[in-house]
Amino acid sequence: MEKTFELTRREDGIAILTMDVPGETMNTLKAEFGPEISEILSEVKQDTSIKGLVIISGKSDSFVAGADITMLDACTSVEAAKELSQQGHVVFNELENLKIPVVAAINGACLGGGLELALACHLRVCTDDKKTVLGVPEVQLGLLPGGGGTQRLPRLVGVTTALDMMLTGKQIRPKKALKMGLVDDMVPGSILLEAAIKLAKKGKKAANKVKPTLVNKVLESTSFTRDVVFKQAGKQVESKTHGNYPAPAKIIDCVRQGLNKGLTKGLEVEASHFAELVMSKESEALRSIFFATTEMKKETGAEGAEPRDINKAMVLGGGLMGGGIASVTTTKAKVPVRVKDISEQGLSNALAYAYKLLAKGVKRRHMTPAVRDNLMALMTTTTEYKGVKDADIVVEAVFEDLSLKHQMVKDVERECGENTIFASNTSSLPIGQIAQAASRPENVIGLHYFSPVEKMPLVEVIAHKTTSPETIATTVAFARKQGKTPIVVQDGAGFYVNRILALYMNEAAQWLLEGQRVEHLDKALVKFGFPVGPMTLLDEVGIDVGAKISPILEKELGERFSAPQAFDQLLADDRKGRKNGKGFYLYGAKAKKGKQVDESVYGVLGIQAGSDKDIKQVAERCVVQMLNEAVRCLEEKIIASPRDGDIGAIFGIGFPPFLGGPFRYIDSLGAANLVATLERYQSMYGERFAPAQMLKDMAAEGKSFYS
Ligand SMILES: C[C@@H](O)CC(=O)SCCNC(=O)CCNC(=O)[C@H](O)C(C)(C)COP(=O)(O)OP(=O)(O)OC[C@H]1O[C@@H](n2cnc3c(N)ncnc32)[C@H](O)[C@@H]1OP(=O)(O)O
Repeated sequence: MEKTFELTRREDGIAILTMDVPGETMNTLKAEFGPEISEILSEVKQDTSIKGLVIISGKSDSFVAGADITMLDACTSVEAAKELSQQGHVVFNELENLKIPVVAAINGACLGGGLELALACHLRVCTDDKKTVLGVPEVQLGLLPGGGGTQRLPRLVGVTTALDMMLTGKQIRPKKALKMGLVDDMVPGSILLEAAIKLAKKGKKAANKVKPTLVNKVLESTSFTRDVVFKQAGKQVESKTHGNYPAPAKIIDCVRQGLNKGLTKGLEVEASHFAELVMSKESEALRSIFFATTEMKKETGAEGAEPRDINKAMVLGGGLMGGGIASVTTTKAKVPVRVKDISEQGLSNALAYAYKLLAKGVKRRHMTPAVRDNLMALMTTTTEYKGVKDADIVVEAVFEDLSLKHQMVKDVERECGENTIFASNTSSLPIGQIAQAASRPENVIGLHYFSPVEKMPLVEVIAHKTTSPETIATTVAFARKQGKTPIVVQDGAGFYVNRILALYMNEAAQWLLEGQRVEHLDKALVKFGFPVGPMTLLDEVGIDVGAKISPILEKELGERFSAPQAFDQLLADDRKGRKNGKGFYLYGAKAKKGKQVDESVYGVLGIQAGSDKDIKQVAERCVVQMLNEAVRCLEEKIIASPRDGDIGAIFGIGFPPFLGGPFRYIDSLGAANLVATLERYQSMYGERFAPAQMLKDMAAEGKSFYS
């Protein structure tokens, strides 16, 4: 079998241990490495000519991406998972206890077990490359650092900083890593090995160890004061996770026990907690998201089609969406974009949107002002169709008016190239209807972003009947360059995400009209695992937007989409939500005590609010509507697979990731149980709860989506 590790000796006594997993783009830690690495460490111990050891990656742009998640996924018992962690502890302890200095030379991703490997070394040097990131993202997989990270990290950078890293999974950039003492030096990539060798020759102790701040020193010096930190961290975790994610509390416990009872006890607790998490349903769901998104990256979106290059883009409409689309095009895709709007105000909105985001990057020292200015220079504006002949893609982001979009299709075909893609950001109009105005309909596609564009990872790429495969593949590639996760969906009112969201929101509206309080509805769905509740979401998206989409969905998809008539009173009362400071909640000066329901909304709707039903029941009635419609979308081939449906719901509307998405959640409930629940609600509340045929068939056949 090809070796992963190679030990080379230098005349100056410094040995270089290169890790290069054969056939993999990234180094990951695998259990089978154990014997190989132990043999090498024994060799190093016995060879007195070796005065120092540098560990470096053989990959061009990554160090180690962590333990092999596939290996973790293959664990079938807590005992097996615990053994993996304990094996890591043995190797890393052996490394740490070497008498000679050991230096980790880091370039590129140094994550999870990769950082834990580096932490077991005596010193660390990293490059200043933008690909170099250090972190412990295990919590995002429902896990915890199981290779000694919960013990070594707090001892190196302090409890508060270590907890922040482990509870968020954030990636630390080189400069910050140096400043916080995570690394002992930062150098250009060209001299990484040289710098590591130099460091190894200096011995085990770092020359410029970062000293803890006085506050941290006081807070972290005794078990009593540390308990204050742990209690505070626990409260913050609970307020964010609502008890839906077990990993954070276990991370805190590992750190607490390790600091109070010593490293050995800490490692024991870490191995036990790690193993329980590996076998947890939450981690299984979160790992499935990693595998799904990694698999999707390899797909072009259209079998056999190769994407064309996008060297220039145009955005029509400088509003909130147009500004966001233009911004991610320049800052993420690094593609020049020309923004066209009918007014100078619209153009300045788009520029201001992009500049504000870049200014944040400068403030956070993620970029220099020069980089900001260079990226801003990629965005130009016009009120005419000038300088767009060479645009490879045009994204329209104007209001939902079919005739206007038809005019834009004609304009673009007249003013741009014959291969220019016309991508509509419409959230509801069928793409086929927009394409009716095109003489080259094969170039017309939907590219539906979610607001705020710079934050929401999902885009829906909507192909109509004659959209060409090249257009699909090119649009998918363009979205990926913008940092998006695209799912290709078929044409139909509301596409996928807005369609499943609409029924969920309508059910929340029904609850409201039955007397559930606004804040109770939101609390129920946040407790279930959504980032915000349905009433908050409606205020954010815009009550008027929801009112505009509902009739389109009802006309195309049927009566189950009809929104409660009483909601027309909200628009009659000029309640659009946050955008005009009047919705379900108070905004601006009226919101004296923070987030506060506008109680007058009950009068507008003609209801008496106050009966707080069981929050699980409140959530269930809304969620089963979303689940049922997701199955219908699969049945009608709006989405190509349960995988796309899960990713679309999680990345598009924040469906609880620890449930793995609608389809994984249905599998965990059991199709038969969901059918029974829907039929029970159908008998109580009517046909809108009628189970999808595919769901009934699966229930009858005892099938699941991911069997
Ligand atoms: C012992 C404990 O502490 C447990 C752990 O360490 S758990 C693992 C912790 N690490 C992570 O969560 C990192 C996961 N990986 C990533 O976030 C990204 O891959 C990256 C930021 C490292 C790189 O991103 P990108 O440049 O976009 O590359 P890809 O995501 O496409 O990945 C390239 C290929 O590498 C495979 N891969 C990456 N990390 C892992 C991993 N930890 N386990 C297994 N495989 C991994 C990925 O699947 C891609 O494989 P392909 O065959 O090339 O598609």
